[in-house]
Amino acid sequence: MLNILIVGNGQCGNRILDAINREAFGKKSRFGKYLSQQKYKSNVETIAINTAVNDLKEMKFTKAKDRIHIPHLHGVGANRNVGKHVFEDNKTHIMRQIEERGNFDVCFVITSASGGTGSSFTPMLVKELKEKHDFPVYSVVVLPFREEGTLYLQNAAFCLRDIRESGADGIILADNQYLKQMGGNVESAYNGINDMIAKRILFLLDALDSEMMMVTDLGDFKTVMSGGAGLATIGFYEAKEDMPVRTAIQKALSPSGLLFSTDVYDEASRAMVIIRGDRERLSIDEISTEVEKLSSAVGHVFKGIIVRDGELPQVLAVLTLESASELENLYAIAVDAIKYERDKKERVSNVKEVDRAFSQIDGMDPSY
Ligand SMILES: Nc1nc2c(ncn2[C@@H]2O[C@H](COP(=O)(O)OP(=O)(O)OP(=O)(O)O)[C@@H](O)[C@H]2O)c(=O)[nH]1
Repeated sequence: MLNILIVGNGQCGNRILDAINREAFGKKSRFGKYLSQQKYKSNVETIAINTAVNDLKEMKFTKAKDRIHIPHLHGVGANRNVGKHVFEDNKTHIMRQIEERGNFDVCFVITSASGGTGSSFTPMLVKELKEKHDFPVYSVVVLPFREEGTLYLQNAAFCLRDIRESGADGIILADNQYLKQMGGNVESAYNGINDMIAKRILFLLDALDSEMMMVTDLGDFKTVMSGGAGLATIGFYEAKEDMPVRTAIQKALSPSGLLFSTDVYDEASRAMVIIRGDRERLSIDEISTEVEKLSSAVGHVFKGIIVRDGELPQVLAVLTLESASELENLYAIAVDAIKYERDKKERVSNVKEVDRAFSQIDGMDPSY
């Protein structure tokens, strides 16, 4: 049995963690968290960290003892420099909370790249974990909607670079912009995206700790994640009633199944494909044909099959990327955002017009 740690940092990280716990405890019961009947096979510890107490209070499926408040106003207001100071000041406390939970085989740290708290805490936390422990640490990073503004864009660019330099064993990308086809208002889009991410992570945990017909394990996952440019994404699809398993595999690898915009046949570097479902529905020929198609494009593909009586086929694909053109696009607009903010700061510090306006009433008093 694997010991797994999942940390959710900042509002986005907290919410995705809560979605994971909701799935794990069973959607129906708000009180599942008190009953400790997780669906996990592994020993999973979840920890939510935030500077904003309201974000932590919003969590419905994560135990109170697993929500760590680091007091700093109501968040760090998208300022990563402030966030870094707050983490440094509270590092001992945060690390103690994690260490009290024992040792782990693998850790996932979930965050948005663009806010203040999660995006600054995550690289520093990963660095601390990597310095003190030898288990792999993967970061699940949510990229912003591109229209959210210059501060979020510049944060995303610096955060991703910081996570790569932190010693993380891999970054799994999910992109709000790409996933916004979930539609609806922002809140329902967030919930939809969070559920997609939660479902994929839970499937992955299940697969890493399963008795499979064909085995993939944590070692294979590590090998996949160490391929490519340190970036990865996840695809998933659940077959409809009569859908053949080959179509489910194709859909998991297609744009509608992925968390990040990429052509897997062009940009992927290594892959792990796990298929779960009723034995009758898992045609080995179809699975082999699809996996061979992928491996002829990307090189190595690990294949896992989990037999579950009565279940429709579900397919999870973890793909590391050797290039990511969408990320290059994001950095191109982030560079503009960084320049825009820098120029504005210079303008504000040069221009004394507002001071000049105030100086007109120097030495005067109001008369009534
Ligand atoms: N997918 C998804 N994205 C979210 C969610 N909440 C916020 N975001 C995105 O996260 C980014 C903002 O980061 P947050 O996580 O809210 O910020 P934070 O880490 O709490 O930092 P501060 O609020 O600045 O202290 C934006 O790009 C949002 O679109 C969510 O529930 N789901």
